[in-house]
Amino acid sequence: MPMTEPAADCFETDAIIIGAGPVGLFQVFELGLLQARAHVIDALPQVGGQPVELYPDKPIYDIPAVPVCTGRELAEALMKQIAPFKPVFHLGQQVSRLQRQADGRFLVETTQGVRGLARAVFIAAGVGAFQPRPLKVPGVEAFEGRHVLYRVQKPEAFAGQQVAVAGGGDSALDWANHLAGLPPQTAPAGVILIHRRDAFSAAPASVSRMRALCEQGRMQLAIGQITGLEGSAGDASRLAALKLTGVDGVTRRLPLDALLVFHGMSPRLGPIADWGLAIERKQLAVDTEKFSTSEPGIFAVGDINTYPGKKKLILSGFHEATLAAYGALPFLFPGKDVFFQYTTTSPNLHRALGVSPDLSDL
Ligand SMILES: Cc1cc2nc3c(=O)[nH]c(=O)nc-3n(C[C@H](O)[C@H](O)[C@H](O)COP(=O)(O)OP(=O)(O)OC[C@H]3O[C@@H](n4cnc5c(N)ncnc54)[C@H](O)[C@@H]3O)c2cc1C
Repeated sequence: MPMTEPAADCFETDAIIIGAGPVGLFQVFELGLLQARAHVIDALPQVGGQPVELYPDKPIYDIPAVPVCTGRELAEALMKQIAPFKPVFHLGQQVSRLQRQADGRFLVETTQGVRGLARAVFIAAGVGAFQPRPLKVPGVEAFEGRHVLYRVQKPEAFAGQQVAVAGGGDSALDWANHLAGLPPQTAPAGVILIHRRDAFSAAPASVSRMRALCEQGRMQLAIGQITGLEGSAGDASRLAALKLTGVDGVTRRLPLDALLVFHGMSPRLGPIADWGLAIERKQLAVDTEKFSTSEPGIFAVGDINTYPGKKKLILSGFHEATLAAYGALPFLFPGKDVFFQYTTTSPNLHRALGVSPDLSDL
C-alpha cells in the first residue's frame, strides 16, 4: 500500500469499522469490551445493513438464544447492546479510500469528504455499499442530482412544486404520503405516485394511507412505466415533464418539477476492490484465526470475507468479529497485555458496560 502524510482535519480513533450491518455493529461491542473506541461508517442513511434494508419485517429464527426477531428488531437490539461504548456513526458516507500512513495508522476517506485515522480497520461491508437503483430512462443523467433525486434531504424544498414519486415499496409510499400530508405552506402543489402496477410491497398501513390521500384529492396515483423525461423549452437542463406509458399502451405527458425515484437499493463492492487487498471471487480473503486480510491491521468480517467453509450467516459474522477484535490487539494497544475475561464475572467489563451485577454467588 502507498504511504502518505496524515491529513490535518481527520477524526482520530482506535478502530474504524466500515459497514453498520449486524456484524459491524457487533464489532463495536467486541472492541468495546477490549476498551477500543470505534467509529462506524456506512453508505446507507441508517444502521442495520441487509436485515434493515432488505428484510426489516421478516422474522429471523437463527440468532443464538433469540428464538425469533425481525431484521429491524435485530438492529435495534444491537444498538442497545453497543450503546455503553458510545460508537460514533458516520451514515450516508461511502468509504472510497483506505491507505496506510507513515506512522502505521490507516487513513479512511469517504466520497463525501469525511476522513478518519485509526490503528486498525474492520471491513464489515457485507455484499457492498448499498446504492439507489437508478432510473433507466434515456437522458436521465442530465437531471440527476437536481430534479431527479434518489434521496430526500429537505422535503420543504418541494413547497409549491409538482412532485412525482416513483416506486411501490416503503420508501416511495412513505415519502409520497409525507409530502402529500404536509401543511399547505410547505406542501408541494401536487404529488403523484407512479408505480408500474396497482400492487405495492410497502407496509399495508402505508398503502391504506396512500389510498385515503388519493380519495381526499391530496395525491394522485398513476400506473405505468416512466419511458422518457423532457427538459423545459427555455432551459433543457430543467425538468419539465415525464412520459408515462400506461398498461393500455398509451403514453401520456405529466408536467412536473421534481421526480423522486425509490426503485430499491442494490449493493456494489465498489472501491473495496481497489484497496490492494487479496480478493477471491469478489470477497476478501482472510485467515480463520484473526480474520485478518492480506494487509496487517485490516480485518474483514461478515459477508464480505471468504475462507474455507464460510457461511454467510449473521451468527458466523458475530464469531468472526470476536476473533478479529482479539486479533487486532497488537495494532490497537501495542505491547499491552489484555487478558481474556467473562462479562459475567469481570468487574472491569462491568465498568465498561456500566452495569453492577451481584457477584456474591459466583
Ligand atoms: C432475504 C435475506 C434473508 C436472510 N436471512 C438470514 C437469516 O435468516 N439468518 C442469517 O443469519 N442471515 C440471513 N441473511 C444473511 C444476512 O443478512 C447477512 O449474513 C448479514 O446481513 C451480513 O451482515 P454484515 O454486517 O456482514 O453485512 P451487511 O448486512 O450487508 O451490511 C454491510 C453494510 O456495509 C455497508 N458498506 C459496504 N461497503 C461500504 C463502503 N465502501 N462504505 C460504506 N459502507 C459500506 C453497506 O451499506 C451495508 O450497510 C439473509 C439475507 C437476505 C438477503
